[in-house]
Amino acid sequence: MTTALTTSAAAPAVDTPDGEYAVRLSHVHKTFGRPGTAAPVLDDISLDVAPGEFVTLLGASGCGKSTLLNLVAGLDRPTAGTIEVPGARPALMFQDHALFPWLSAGKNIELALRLAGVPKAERQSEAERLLELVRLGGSFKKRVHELSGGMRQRVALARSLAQGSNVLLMDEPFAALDAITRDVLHDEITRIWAEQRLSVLFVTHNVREAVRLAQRVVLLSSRPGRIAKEWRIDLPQPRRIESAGVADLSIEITEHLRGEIRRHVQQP
Ligand SMILES: Nc1ncnc2c1ncn2[C@@H]1O[C@H](COP(=O)(O)OP(=O)(O)OP(=O)(O)O)[C@@H](O)[C@H]1O
Repeated sequence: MTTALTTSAAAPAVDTPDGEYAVRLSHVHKTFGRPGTAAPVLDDISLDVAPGEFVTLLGASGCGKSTLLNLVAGLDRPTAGTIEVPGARPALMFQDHALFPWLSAGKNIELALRLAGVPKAERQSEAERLLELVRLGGSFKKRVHELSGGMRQRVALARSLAQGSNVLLMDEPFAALDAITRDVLHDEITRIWAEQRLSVLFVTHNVREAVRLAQRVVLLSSRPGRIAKEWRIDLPQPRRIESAGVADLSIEITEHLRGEIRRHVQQP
């Protein structure tokens, strides 16, 4: 049996006894273009990610998931509302690994370490440590084109971790990978999240992926993007994508996602 606790959008997101948060969005609105000339993409989003929490964000295509992530990353500013990230600027990881192809795996990571202010003398050993962490020890000198898709995403993850933040924003990072490679990387991100005490906000279209990874799944509605529903996922980790618990909860969440997509498509 699954244990899913549903909460309304207005309820406190998670138990944060000290009022602590790694990310806090308060009444965030986002409209592209001049105010009054376009419909808001995000409308009154309030969401906390607790320290060490793993939250996945689901929603119909175009509902504003990436927009929300970009706002938290500081790549864009909300039209109204506030976003607070008390620690270092969050690290962002995309589906497209965006590695520099002319650099080796290790040098890609060293570059991120340099931008994070890590002294030159420490960069190589730190890059090697991060490659070990993503199980690519010994691949320091490999060029990007010599790496498989899964290996590139491991390097991209190591590079994100090199930015020195314990808040990791992930925008469909495994969407381009085959199912088996994705499954292996699910295990890896779960392990690294727990070991490094990361706070993760992870965007995906894949409901099973969302349930397999997260402590909490947040479903966004579209036009405008609002928090439609949340599920607290209490299934023990590590989880398997094919397990009954993940499957049952995925069916329930998919039904709600379908409803949102239908509503989105029927709107003029
Ligand atoms: N820079 C921009 N200028 C104008 N409109 C934008 C901009 N960025 C996003 N949008 C619009 O905002 C809406 C939400 O886009 P966003 O990429 O955040 O959705 P999404 O939920 O991540 O979609 P998908 O799941 O397909 O990746 C879309 O209608 C998109 O066209």
